[in-house]
Amino acid sequence: MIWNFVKMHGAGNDFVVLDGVRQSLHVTPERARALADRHFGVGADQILLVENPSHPEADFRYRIFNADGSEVEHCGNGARCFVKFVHEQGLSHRNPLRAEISTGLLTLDSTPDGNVSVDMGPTHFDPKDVHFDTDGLESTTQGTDTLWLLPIPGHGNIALSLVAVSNPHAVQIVDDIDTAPVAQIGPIIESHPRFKQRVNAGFMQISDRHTIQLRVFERGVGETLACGTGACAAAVAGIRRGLLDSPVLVHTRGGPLGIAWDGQRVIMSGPAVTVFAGQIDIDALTEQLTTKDPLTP
Ligand SMILES: N[C@H](CCC[C@H](N)C(=O)O)C(=O)O
Repeated sequence: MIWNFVKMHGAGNDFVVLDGVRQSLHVTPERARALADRHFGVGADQILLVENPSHPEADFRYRIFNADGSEVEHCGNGARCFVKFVHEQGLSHRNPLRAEISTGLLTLDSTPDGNVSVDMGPTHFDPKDVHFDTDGLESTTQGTDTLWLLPIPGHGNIALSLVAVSNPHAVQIVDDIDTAPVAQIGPIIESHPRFKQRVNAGFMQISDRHTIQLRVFERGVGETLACGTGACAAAVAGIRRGLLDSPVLVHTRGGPLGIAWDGQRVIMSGPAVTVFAGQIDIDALTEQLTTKDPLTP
């Protein structure tokens, strides 16, 4: 079966975007992994599937699959690419658009400068909102935030802010973003048994009260050049810790994102870029990746 797709990115967080409105597509974990594969497939951090909505107030529904095939709640950078895709593909010219995701409705507003402003929805801070087991764990407070002290062998107790922006995030402050142990402890936190649905691990360096630098080891992907929900989570965590004031400029390795938080909902603004369009035989691709490695006896 031939699938049409568009390759896009938001601040370097890259996506394969699929039109499930005019094509009949069934995205399975295997197919998502195959499309995301950077050697045998198209290559992407996430796969975005645009569909007709089930919510009466939504223009479209969009679903998100990580590179490991897991379907997840939200994708901030993807939301900006979604609205550019819908407009460029002529699926709708409405602006702002209302997008239905698994946790509710988003409002997406394409601005004349080519950026997109996204109402990312509500923020939550209870450990249960990020499916975190606090049993027997020490915590402390900073400002209005609760920091959970997670022991990581060789790295002591890591003070984590827990923030749900639909997706689960665990944010820590580091002194130097360039030497932060993202590769060493990102995977440990991402798959730590206390996070029952895994977690996105954010590493934030504070530059001033309105500026941070951020790296995120994303759940189901690894370190990405940018993470939209991660930028929201880090900015909100810094504000709650009393270290930042809204709005916050978040410098990621893929470019800057603007975050504003009113204490309830978080608004993110940033770029969305179309790289190329293509077609792929999804069955041949998935078959290639699920057959045995020819080098293995
Ligand atoms: N890896 C995330 C999903 C993608 C989020 C990120 N790409 C964004 O822009 O928000 C998770 O499993 O929760």
